[in-house]
Amino acid sequence: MSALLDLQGVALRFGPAVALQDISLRVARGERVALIGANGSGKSSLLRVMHGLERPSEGLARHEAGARQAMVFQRPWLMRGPALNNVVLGLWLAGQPWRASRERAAQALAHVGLAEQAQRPARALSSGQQQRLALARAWALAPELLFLDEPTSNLDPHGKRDVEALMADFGRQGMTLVFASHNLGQVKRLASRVVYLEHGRILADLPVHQFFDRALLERNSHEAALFVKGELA
Ligand SMILES: Nc1ncnc2c1ncn2[C@@H]1O[C@H](COP(=O)(O)OP(=O)(O)OP(=O)(O)O)[C@@H](O)[C@H]1O
Repeated sequence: MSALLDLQGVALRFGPAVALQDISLRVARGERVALIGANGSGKSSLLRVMHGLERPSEGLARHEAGARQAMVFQRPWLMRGPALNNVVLGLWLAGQPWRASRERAAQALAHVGLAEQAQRPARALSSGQQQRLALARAWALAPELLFLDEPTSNLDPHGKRDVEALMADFGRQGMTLVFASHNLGQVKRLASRVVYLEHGRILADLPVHQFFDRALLERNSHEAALFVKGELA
């Protein structure tokens, strides 16, 4: 299968600080990749390199030509004004004409269950609704590849459930997802593949069922097995 994204020997440094080292990773169409690891292990840095927000200090990050991608952050950046305008602006910044953007934005809000909030100020929405708005803004662009950086860690259980349901829905539609998470339950529910990071390196990269098979994980990566055990304890 052709890779949507191919990283080879990537390192990312900030002065003396090493955020990523020796990262080689291919993401194929239709995968749902979870990035896990302790605080500071490099999950956000890896997502930022993948989305092109950071340029690797070493190595190569190649994208399939013409593939559209979008990114959703832990706390969405929203401008003042109605929810709808936030989606329209995203489309307009991506080069779509204003009139077509309004229709597409309304469709996107309906898709995430926010049709009735379209004219409410974005910043007055609950955290869960704001994150769904961010997902609508991404969905409107019809990305082949969507990056999400701990998209539910700021949300209450209802918000989490809604955002997870949308991520699952996007995945079923064929969107390729790469997301960072601290929630192993969520990883089990959503991922097809798990990448475990420690100190900026990949120490395990396995299909989800193998990752959560204790004996197999222990054999593949002692470090990842210890991490999972600690997180589940
Ligand atoms: N702009 C920066 N300047 C200096 N160091 C940075 C910068 N961005 C990241 N780092 C360092 O790179 C390492 C990886 O950070 P990163 O935020 O990618 O980890 P993370 O796994 O996403 O952590 P968290 O779970 O806390 O979000 C950390 O040691 C961090 O301090």
